Amino acid sequence: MPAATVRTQVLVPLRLADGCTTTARVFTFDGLVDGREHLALGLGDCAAAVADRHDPPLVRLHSECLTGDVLGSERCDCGPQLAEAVGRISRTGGFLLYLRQEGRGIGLYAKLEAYALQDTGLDTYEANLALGYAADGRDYTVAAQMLRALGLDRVAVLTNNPDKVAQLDRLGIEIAERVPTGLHLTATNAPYLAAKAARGAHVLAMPGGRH
Ligand SMILES: Nc1nc2c(ncn2[C@@H]2O[C@H](COP(=O)(O)OP(=O)(O)OP(=O)(O)O)[C@@H](O)[C@H]2O)c(=O)[nH]1
Ligand SMILES: [Zn+2]
Repeated sequence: MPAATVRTQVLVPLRLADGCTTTARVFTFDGLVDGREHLALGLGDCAAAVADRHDPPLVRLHSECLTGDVLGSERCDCGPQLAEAVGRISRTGGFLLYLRQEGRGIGLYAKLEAYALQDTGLDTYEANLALGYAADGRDYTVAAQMLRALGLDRVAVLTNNPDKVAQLDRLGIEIAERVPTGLHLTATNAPYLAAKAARGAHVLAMPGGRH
């Protein structure tokens, strides 16, 4: 895996949903293997008891979702997951990697085409396959490069997706712990979450389910 380096670090003040104010250290990088503009946010100065500090640092690999993250779409759980991650990491200390992997890596237009297919009855993975894409083709090499550039080779990962943990481990990042994200279930996103649990091997405590 080629090394990446930190290109810029800039401070961005944030006001969280609960009113806590914090300052994110936003990092850009040179040398990321896919040439995309991925970001890392260093978080952790919201008032927190020393006991809340996570060691090793808590890290979230968040895949871009314009519809969920920006528009607040309820087709998925990305928006609440992003808010949860920023809030938790601001208290425990750690990093949020904002990965430009819109639509599980297939891009925004293709994701919207996949949504149109889902509206005819396919689930989220079947729709990707019907369009000629992998069900989930995300590669987390850039995330490992970013963590190394930040000096992090041992982390706790905030995710319900075992593939993120497995890939980082294969890429030489030591995973001390997988920390589950919350279950942000609504009537609207229930089919999406059910498919992630049943077909995507995500560890989700779906009501009445096996996971
Ligand atoms: N192709 C496709 N991508 C989707 C769909 N719904 C959400 N996404 C994308 O899926 C990505 C988020 O992946 P998820 O499977 O929800 O969750 P995850 O990141 O793998 O797992 P967690 O770490 O537990 O959140 C984002 O890039 C979204 O844009 C969909 O129906 N089709
Ligand atoms: Zn989403």
